[in-house]
Amino acid sequence: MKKIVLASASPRRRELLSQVGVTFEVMPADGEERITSTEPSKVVEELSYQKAMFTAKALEKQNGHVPEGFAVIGADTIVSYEGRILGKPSGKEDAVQMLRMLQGNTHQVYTGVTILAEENGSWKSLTFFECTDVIFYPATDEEITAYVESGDPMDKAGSYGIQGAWGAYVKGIRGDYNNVVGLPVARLIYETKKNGINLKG
Ligand SMILES: Cc1cn([C@H]2C[C@H](O)[C@@H](COP(=O)(O)OP(=O)(O)OP(=O)(O)O)O2)c(=O)[nH]c1=O
Repeated sequence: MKKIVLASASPRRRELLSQVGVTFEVMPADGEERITSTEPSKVVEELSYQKAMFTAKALEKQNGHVPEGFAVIGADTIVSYEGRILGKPSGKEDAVQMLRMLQGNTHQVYTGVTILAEENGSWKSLTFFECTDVIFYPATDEEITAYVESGDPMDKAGSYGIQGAWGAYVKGIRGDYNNVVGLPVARLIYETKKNGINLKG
């Protein structure tokens, strides 16, 4: 593809995409997201599609048509625990409650990814999700409060960042680590290659 556009304001997603050698521009999605499902895999797929589409439509508007050789990438990450979907916390109290629930237990992190690639003047879409199990050691209320006070949970699904101080409580994972941080880059490269979309040139 001629130009790759990442429809995300997340610094982690930028880092991960750069890490695998993709050159891209950032144009965060701007629009209201709507969920029609309660199934975690469907929720992240839907939201990733909506994010990619918001940015794709903005590019279309800028150019007057679907720009040739462009591909747009959107992603969404949520935590799922015993049938409950956890997004970003609404405040400190919410963050404490989420971490109290997750400590000492195993939960799932779902990331949905959508790639919209220009083909014959329209957007061809490719969507998938990746799921990783994350196992936490127990944490005390004091430990949880101290972590929440640091502010680190506030912009993260499930109220923690595996890549930060909360790493002290991560016993293990099953699956892709990068998926937990917000973008399953190996799967992204694999799926795009399989579908004839070249993100690297
Ligand atoms: C579970 C977990 C989530 N996260 C982050 C990844 C996502 O950025 C965030 C979930 O929010 P998202 O709504 O998926 O993404 P975002 O608002 O940060 O960015 P954008 O919509 O513009 O792409 O939580 C971590 O950084 N570490 C973790 O361990």
